[in-house]
Amino acid sequence: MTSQLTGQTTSQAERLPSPDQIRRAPKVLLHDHLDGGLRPATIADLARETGYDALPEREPERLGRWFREAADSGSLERYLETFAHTCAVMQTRDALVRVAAECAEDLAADGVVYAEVRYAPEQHLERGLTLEDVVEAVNEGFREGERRARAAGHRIRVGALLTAMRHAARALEIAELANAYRDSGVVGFDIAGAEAGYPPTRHLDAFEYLKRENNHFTIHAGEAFGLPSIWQALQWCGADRLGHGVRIIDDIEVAGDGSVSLGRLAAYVRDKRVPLEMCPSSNLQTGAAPSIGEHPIGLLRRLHFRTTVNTDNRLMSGTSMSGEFELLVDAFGYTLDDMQWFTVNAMKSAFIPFDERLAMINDVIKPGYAELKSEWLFRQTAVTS
Ligand SMILES: O=c1[nH]cnc2c1ncn2[C@@H]1O[C@H](CO)[C@@H](O)[C@H]1O
Ligand SMILES: [Zn+2]
Repeated sequence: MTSQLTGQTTSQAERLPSPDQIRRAPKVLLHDHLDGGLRPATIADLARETGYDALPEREPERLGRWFREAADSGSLERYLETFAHTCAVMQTRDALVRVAAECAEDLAADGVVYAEVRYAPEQHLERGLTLEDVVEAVNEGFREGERRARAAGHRIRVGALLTAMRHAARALEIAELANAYRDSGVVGFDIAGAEAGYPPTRHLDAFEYLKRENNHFTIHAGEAFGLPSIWQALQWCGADRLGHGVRIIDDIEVAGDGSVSLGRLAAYVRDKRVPLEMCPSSNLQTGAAPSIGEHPIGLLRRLHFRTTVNTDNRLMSGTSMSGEFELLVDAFGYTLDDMQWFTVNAMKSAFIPFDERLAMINDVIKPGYAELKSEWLFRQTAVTS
């Protein structure tokens, strides 16, 4: 790049953000599962404390590796089996408070300033907690984590999304729970779990209820199943955002000369600015994308879809927001401007009120990137004698 004013050149490599800059850059996370982000050492501790004896490994480093490898199967169904172990140790109030607090702390230490973290309350009832106990414990943990992060010099806000499992039949109940706690830390609703065979329209009653309540929801769609799933999520269920949505690529044609044509559904998604919660590493593990370099996010960003970058499951993918951005910077040569674009997209698509989103963009995100982008001006040059 050549500066118009000075004629100085900056090499491409200099313009790529370093891992340290990526970590310090303000980031916004819309798609992260609480039960997919535990610290391996915490799983081992909680298993010991609660008498859960079915963990495949006890030593934290080996346990972390086990999760990454077991999730690396190429199938969403097998990937989801690993959650039996994390959910098993998240059955008491104290365990939920601890896991949620550590989640907020870990995200904040990674430079995340705003996160929506999801979990399925119905998966935490095995030891007598009620749905309300679960939500209150997780909320307490998030508040504790925000406090600890602040004490460590980081600022983060965390909102919860309540997930209903698509193979089960509790979606309306969970939607009502999300609505009851909408002024107390829960910002929206989601459905997750195996996609093939469980279309989102099975849970229409829950979505219709939330629409009547003017509440917000996202739907996992277009990950393990293609366009019909995305179409149902949007046109039958009325989703505000798409969890993954990578298969929208099936409705986009790139010709030999590079010209692009969008089918009706892809055009709708782009025209309506439907947010896509992309999770690159997770998609490689479940087989939804062949490699980072070939991940649809590259094309979707070029075509100005409302694309966002997310972690999905930090434990199973051995990743973080910084980790996902590092992969994308390597694969696509993204700059701090690209990172800011993804981050502003995510903040615009969050489920908190408009004025708060705007303030996060103008008072936190843009100043954070401006600070990083100006660093080269103050770089010390070596003194030569
Ligand atoms: O990528 C995904 N696709 C679909 N379902 C998922 C994915 N990641 C996690 N879960 C499911 O969501 C539940 C609540 O957090 C998890 O227990 C897991 O079963
Ligand atoms: Zn997910």
